[in-house]
Amino acid sequence: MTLPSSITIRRPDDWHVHLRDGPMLQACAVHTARQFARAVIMPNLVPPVTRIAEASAYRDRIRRAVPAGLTFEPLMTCYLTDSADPVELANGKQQGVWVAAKLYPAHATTNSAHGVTSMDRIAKGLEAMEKAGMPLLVHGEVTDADVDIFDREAVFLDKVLAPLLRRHQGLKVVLEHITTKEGVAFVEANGARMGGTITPHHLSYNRNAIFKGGIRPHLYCLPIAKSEEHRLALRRAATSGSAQFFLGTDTAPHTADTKECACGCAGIFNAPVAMQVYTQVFAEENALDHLEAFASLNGPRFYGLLPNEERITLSAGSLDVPERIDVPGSDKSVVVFRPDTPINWSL
Ligand SMILES: NC(=O)N[C@@H](CC(=O)O)C(=O)O
Ligand SMILES: [Zn+2]
Ligand SMILES: [Zn+2]
Repeated sequence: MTLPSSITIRRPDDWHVHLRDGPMLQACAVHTARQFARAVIMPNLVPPVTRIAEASAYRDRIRRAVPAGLTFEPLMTCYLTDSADPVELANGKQQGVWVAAKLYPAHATTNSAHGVTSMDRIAKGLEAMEKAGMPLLVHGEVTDADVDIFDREAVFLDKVLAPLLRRHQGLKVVLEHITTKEGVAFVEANGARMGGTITPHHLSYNRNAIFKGGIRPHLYCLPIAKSEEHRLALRRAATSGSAQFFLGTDTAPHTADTKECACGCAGIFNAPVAMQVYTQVFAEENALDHLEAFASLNGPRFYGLLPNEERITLSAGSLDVPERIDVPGSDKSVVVFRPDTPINWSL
C-alpha cells in the first residue's frame, strides 16, 4: 500500500497528561496545547489535587501557562485517597470542575504516596461517582513487592479491578496506559462501560530497548514496557478501530538530572512528538484510516463530550523537534522521547 503524503483529522485530545506545576508547567504546557485541543490533567502533584478549589486554581494556572493564540481546555481530575469525600466528588462533577477521578494504588508510581490502600475505603466515593456518571481512571498495577514487576498489571486486573467492576456495576472505568495483552483483553471483555488508553512509547518499543547498549533511563516509565508480544497486542488494539481504545500519552516530564541518576524517576516526556509517533505507528500498521477514531473520536464519546471541530494535518517528512526543552529559571532540562526507529511525520 502506498502511503499518503499527508493526513488531516479532527483535532485530537489527550486523555492522560502530567503537566506538573510551577516552572515545569511553564515549560511543558505549550507542547501539549500545540498537539491537543483538550487534555485530562493528572492530579499527582505534591500535595495531590483532592479538593474542587485546588483543581479550579490549578486549572487557572494551566490556562495561564498556555501561550495566547492556542486554544486548549484542561479537564481536571480528583486524586482519590483513603479519605475520598463522596460529596466533594459529586459536587465537583456537577460544577464542571472534575471530569473524572484517579485511582493510584498507594506507592504504585510517581507521587502516589497518598494513594488508596484498599478499595473498601473508597467504596462510598465510587458509589457517588457511579451516580454522577463520573469515570474512574486507574493506574492498574498491584504494589505487592512479591509480584514481579512485569506481572503487576495482569495481577491487578484479576485481584483488584475485576472485583471492583462487579461491585460497582454502573461505574465507567478507564484502564490507563495499558501495557499488556491481558490489559487489552480485559478492556474488551468489559464492553462499553470500559475504555483503555495507550501511550506512544508503549506502542514504539519493548522492554529490550530499556537495556540496549546500557541502561537507558529515558525509556523508563511505569507501568514498565513489556515483551514484544504485548507491544504487538497494544498495536492491534490501538489501530483496530474499536471505540474502547483511545489516545493517552502519559507525558510525564522529569528533569534529566532526576532520571540520569542512581534511582531515576519513572516517566517519559513525549508531548512534543506524540501525534507524530502515533501517526507513524498507524502508518506502519496500514491503519491510517483508524487514526482519527483513536485520537479524536473515541475519547470524547467515552466521556460524553463532542469531538473537536478544528482539523490538524500531519505531513510525511522528518521529525523536527528539539532533543530537550529547558525549564525556565534553572539550568535544568527535560529530554524529549524519541523512538529508536525513524518517525517520518511532522505536525
Ligand atoms: N508513568 C510514569 O512513569 N510516571 C507518571 C505517573 C504515572 O502515570 O504512573 C509520573 O507522574 O511521572
Ligand atoms: Zn500511571
Ligand atoms: Zn500518568
